[in-house]
Amino acid sequence: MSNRDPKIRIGRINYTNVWPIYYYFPNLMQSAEVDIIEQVPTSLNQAMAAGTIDMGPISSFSYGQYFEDYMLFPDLSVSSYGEVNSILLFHDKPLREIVNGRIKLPTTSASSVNLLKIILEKFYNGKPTYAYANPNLDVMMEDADAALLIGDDAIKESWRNKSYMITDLGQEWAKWTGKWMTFAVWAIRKDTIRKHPELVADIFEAFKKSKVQAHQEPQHMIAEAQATVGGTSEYWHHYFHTLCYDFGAEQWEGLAAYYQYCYELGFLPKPVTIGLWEDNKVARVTE
Ligand SMILES: C=C(O[C@@H]1C=C(C(=O)O)C=C[C@H]1O)C(=O)O
Repeated sequence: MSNRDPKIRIGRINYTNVWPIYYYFPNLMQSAEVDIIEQVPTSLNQAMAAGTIDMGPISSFSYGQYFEDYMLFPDLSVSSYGEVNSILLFHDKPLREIVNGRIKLPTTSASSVNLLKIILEKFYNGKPTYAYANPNLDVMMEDADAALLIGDDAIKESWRNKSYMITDLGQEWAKWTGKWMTFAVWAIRKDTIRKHPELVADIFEAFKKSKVQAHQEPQHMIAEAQATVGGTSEYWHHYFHTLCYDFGAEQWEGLAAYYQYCYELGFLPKPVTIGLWEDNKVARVTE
């Protein structure tokens, strides 16, 4: 999709994790009124905040920063209960021994970076030092005790890895809280909802249909993931089934707990109110 004068510019995370939501979307939404812009999560977060894209998946942390300007689509997210498989901390000593160590964070992430800080500082009472770096594990680990990777960078390193211990942050979060974790949410700028309410509703329907279809007919998507990223068909079946693309009461509760910790630890300046977009209730978007 590349339209020159779209009414709505939709973001897309350039990782495999969002494929189910987009895989059948172009067939379902053949419209010259939308365009898709593919970037790493932190670039999408910035573009949404600047208004150079109008909607799409962003880091759930970024929604916490700008929640007054956005609404969230219900039924769409990238979440997990326990293992997520693509948000991984690589370390050479057991986790308890590195909680005061030097941690490298990927420039691509916002949610997982703050999730890691909650885990190390709140749950393990650690006081690590952090530095941001490009997501390249060998370079990151040259002067660090642990390095975080997300998305396809994490997946590929988990296949290659022979030397590091790996901690899955979805598993750690569930272990300490017993809750779901939502890493990405589908946000829409409130001004876009006001300007194009029908188009927003059509896009929502197409995303939801793609999600259902990708769940029912995953084989093409999985073959494409194997061809472009690598891995086995079993790996991708497991990956897409372990991730959850819904945003219901359980995911909401987990995300609210995450925001509460972020606020308590000073990562977010104020408590977050999660606001859901509702079709035909455009009048409610008044602020
Ligand atoms: C499951 C993932 O969720 C993501 C993690 C994000 C973050 O840490 O900011 C943002 C969007 C998602 O891509 C992943 O990247 O593998």
